[in-house]
Amino acid sequence: MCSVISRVRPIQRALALTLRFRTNTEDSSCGAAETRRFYHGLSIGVDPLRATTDRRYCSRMARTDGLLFRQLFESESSTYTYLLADTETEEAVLIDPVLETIDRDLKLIHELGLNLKVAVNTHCHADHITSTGLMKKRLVGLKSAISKHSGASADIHLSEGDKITFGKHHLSVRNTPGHTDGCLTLVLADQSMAFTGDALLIRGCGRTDFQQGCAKRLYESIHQKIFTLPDQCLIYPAHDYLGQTVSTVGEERKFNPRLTKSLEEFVKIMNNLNLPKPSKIDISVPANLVCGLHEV
Ligand SMILES: N[C@@H](CCC(=O)N[C@@H](CSS)C(=O)NCC(=O)O)C(=O)O
Ligand SMILES: [Fe+2]
Repeated sequence: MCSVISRVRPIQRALALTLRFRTNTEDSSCGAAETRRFYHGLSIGVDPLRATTDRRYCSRMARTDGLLFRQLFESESSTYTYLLADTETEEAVLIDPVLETIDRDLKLIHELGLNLKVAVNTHCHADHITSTGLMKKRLVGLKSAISKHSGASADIHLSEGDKITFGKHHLSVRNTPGHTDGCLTLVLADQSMAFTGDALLIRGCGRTDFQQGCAKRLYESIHQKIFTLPDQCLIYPAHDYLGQTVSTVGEERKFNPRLTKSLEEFVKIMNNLNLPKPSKIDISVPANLVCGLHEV
């Protein structure tokens, strides 16, 4: 297979590899963004974009014993929501759920027979509204959680070193401010997975031009709190705009185009991103300060 692929022209090779990857592994795609990236400009007989846009979530085998893990995708804001559960006790935690996909998430939780204990936001999001408030109304006993530095209301205000326990597993809280004051990274007990929110993205990082953003703080957070994790620790961010689903600490330490630079160069890069503001920032931030339960 590889020798055949190596003889064809680069674009055909990319397509062949893509199709092989998509066919064989369920976790290779999470929605339209990735499909667009791979198929943009290619002329082929079927409409692969149409064939895959109904795909709302993907799964990946967790390496940790007795851990159920799902990576779910919301395509409008390119947000990843993560579901983790103890396969024995069925206690579950949901990270960064989005209002638009609340029915999908609740259906999955119900189908899997899980008892969702905590819905946690990695920070006060600026680009979408969280579903944690509404979810609490629909699931008895569910608690919301966010950093105590976020300024947002929630049942649980998290601090550095706190543990979010579900069955025999837990997530440890690390403060990783810089994108916002209240940004958290949640690290699985065995340090095999880290949920980095908008602090560290795959080959990128959260912007620092609004919501208490500070490039120096972000650089220090990532170097001190994330890059000190084991190289093989899997990185799961809150967003990806290119269809990338997962990275590792080792990969980001080596290849992240922003974080491999010196602090001075990083600050210059971040101060010159010139990105448009998230289109929903003016409704999302006030809503997320109250768990998404604002009255319009
Ligand atoms: N176009 C999107 C917003 C895109 C954006 O600003 N993303 C944020 C994370 S959500 S607060 C970010 O930090 N991006 C970093 C980058 O380098 O892209 C929209 O309109 O919602
Ligand atoms: Fe954000």
